[in-house]
This record gives sequence, structure tokens and C-alpha cells, in this order.
Amino acid sequence: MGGKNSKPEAEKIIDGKAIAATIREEIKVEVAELKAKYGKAPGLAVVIVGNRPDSQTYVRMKRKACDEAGIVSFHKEMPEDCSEEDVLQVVRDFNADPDCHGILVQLPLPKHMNEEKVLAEISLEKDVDGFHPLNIGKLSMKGHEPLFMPCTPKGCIVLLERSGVDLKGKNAVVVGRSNIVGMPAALMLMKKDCTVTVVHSRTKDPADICRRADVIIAAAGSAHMVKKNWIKKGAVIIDVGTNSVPDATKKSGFRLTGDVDYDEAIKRADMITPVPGGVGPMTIAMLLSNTLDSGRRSIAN
Ligand SMILES: NC(=O)C1=CN([C@@H]2O[C@H](COP(=O)(O)OP(=O)(O)OC[C@H]3O[C@@H](n4cnc5c(N)ncnc54)[C@H](OP(=O)(O)O)[C@@H]3O)[C@@H](O)[C@H]2O)C=CC1
Ligand SMILES: Nc1nc(=O)c2c([nH]1)NC[C@@H]1CN(c3ccc(C(=O)N[C@@H](CCC(=O)O)C(=O)O)cc3)C=[N+]21
Repeated sequence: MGGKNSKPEAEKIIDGKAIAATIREEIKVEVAELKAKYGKAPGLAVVIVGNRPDSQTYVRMKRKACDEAGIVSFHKEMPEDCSEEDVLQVVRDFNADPDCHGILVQLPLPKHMNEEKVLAEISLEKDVDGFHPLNIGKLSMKGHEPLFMPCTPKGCIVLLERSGVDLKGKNAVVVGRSNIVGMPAALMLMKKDCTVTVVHSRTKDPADICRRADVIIAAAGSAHMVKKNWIKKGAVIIDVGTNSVPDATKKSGFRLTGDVDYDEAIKRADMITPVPGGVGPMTIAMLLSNTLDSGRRSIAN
């Protein structure tokens, strides 16, 4: 239970699963409208190399989400030992396919491949992951808008907005500076008029910096590193971390947990996302949203 001035814990939870479901319904309606008007639905190609179980799970979830929204999905599974050139050729083929409006190459790729090179091959107009250097570059420049924003950090921003959080002038701290989450999250918060500090593995006193935050986006990939005493009373916490930790009560022997010590943090925070059921489902909803935008740009023109 929260303290005297704190709202009940149940009211503090940002239900990412529910917000993502609402967005997926909205997308479904728009896809149907596009199809009715132009006779064509948006299409997403997902390329998966190798058979990592976690990648297989994410790719399965993406396909199911596409089916439910009426988005056509193309699936290309490639063996772990295929060559980088094989993957590049698959990307080129999807680049040239007029029925495909988005291309996602599931990361990580096998070690013998250069991820940057493969991602850079994806046509800018089909970069629904938002990882292309030009899309990231535009995200960082005033007066420029990228064609696509990376799905996970965009999902974090949409969660904040749909939860009624006013970001203007707020102190935001992002824990992590990766190309796919932390860095773009910081750029997006800056675009929303936050004052942004980025914490990484060389940061001297991350606890002290986090304690000044009105908003924290935690994306370090380190289970429960953000502790209760890192959190200012009334702060809003978005937990991106998906860490697999041993749990004897689960059939698999593992459970997913975030970068934030959720049970303690919820006592101090004003709002917080759970793991699972927070940012993860939003990542998929934003992928569908980017694919719809891309399809609309191509089909309606
Ligand atoms: N829910 C979702 O949809 C998604 C969830 N994720 C999850 O988000 C987390 C982050 O992913 P990703 O960005 O790809 O991870 P990376 O490993 O690429 O980046 C982690 C970042 O966190 C920093 N970091 C690591 N440990 C610490 C620490 N102890 N203190 C401060 N900073 C630290 C690193 O610093 P440095 O740069 O100095 O190395 C790095 O910048 C993971 O748990 C991942 O599973 C990722 C993508 C999607
Ligand atoms: N090119 C590329 N684009 C990505 O967007 C990408 C990627 N590669 N590689 C891996 C990461 C990870 N990722 C997630 C997607 C959904 C959930 C998700 O829906 N998680 C559920 C739980 C899922 C479960 O129970 O296993 C949740 O948090 O509630 C999580 C993580 C996308 N990624």
C-alpha cells in the first residue's frame, strides 16, 4: 500500500498491454479503410536468421499481430550458417517488392554478419524499425522529421502521452544509450521539451542522477538495477528491460523481469509500467503503426 499522500498501487500501473490492444484496434480500422478504398493492405516482411528461441517468440507475436490487424505478413526464415550476402539479397528482393511496405530484420544477427551493413541495405521508405542512420539522424535534428521512429522508444513516449503525462520542461533520465532504445528515447524526450540526462555504464553516480528525474526510462538490460531509493516521490517510471531470471515456480524455469525493482518502486512512483505487460506489447503496436504509415504513403499515392 502507498503512503498517506499516495494513490492506491493499482491506479499507478500503466497497462501497456491494454493501451497496445486499443492502438491495434485503431490500426485494424485504418487498414480496413485503406483496403476498402484502394483494394490493397499494407505488407510487412520479417527476416529471421538462425533459431534463437527468444527471436522465434517475438517473430511469432509479430505475425499474429499483423494477422489480427489485417496487415499482410511475409516471413523469411534463414539458417544460422547462411552468408551475409544471402541476407542482403533477401533484403534487396523485399526492397523491390511493391506489396511489401516494411522490412524488419530480427536482431541480433549471427556473429559472422555485420548488422549495420544489413540494416543499411533496407530501403529508407521501408525502414519500419527506424534503425536507418538517416532516420536516426533526422530524429536528432530540429526541423526534421524521420520517416519512421524506432518502435520501442516510440512505444515509451506513446505510453507517457496516453497516460496523460505532460512532458514539457520535465527532468527525464534515460538509463542506457543503445542505438535501438536508449539513444533514440533520449532524442524523442528532447523533442518533447524534456531536459534529458543519459546514464550509461561509465556514469559515476547513477542513483543521484535518477533521484532528480520526474520521468525515468530504464533500458540497461540489468535486472532490478533501479532501486526504490533512486526514485523521487511522484516520478513516472517506464521500464524497458526484459531480463530472464531463474524462477523455480515457472514451467520454463525462468521469468521475465524489468530493470526496475518494481515492487519497491511502485511505492514511491506516481506511475510505473510492469514487465511483462508494459513496453513489450507497445513495441509490436508501434511496428504495426509504422507499417500502416508506410503502406498509406505508398498505396494512397
Ligand atoms: N520491451 C521491448 O520491446 C524491448 C526490450 N529491450 C530490453 O531493453 C534492455 C536494453 O536493451 P538494449 O538497449 O538493446 O541493450 P544494450 O545492451 O544494447 O544497451 C544497454 C545500455 O545500458 C547501459 N548499461 C548497462 N548496464 C548498465 C549499468 N549497470 N548502469 C548503467 N548503464 C548500464 C549500457 O552502457 P554502455 O553504453 O556504456 O555499454 C548500454 O548503453 C534489455 O533488457 C532488452 O532486453 C530491448 C528492445 C526492445
Ligand atoms: N529488428 C528488431 N526489431 C525489434 O523490435 C526487436 C529486435 N529486432 N530484436 C529483439 C527486440 C526485443 N523486442 C521485443 C518485442 C516484444 C516484446 C514483448 O511483447 N514482450 C512481452 C512479453 C513476451 C514474453 O512473455 O516473452 C511483454 O513485455 O509483455 C518484447 C521484446 C523487439 N526487438
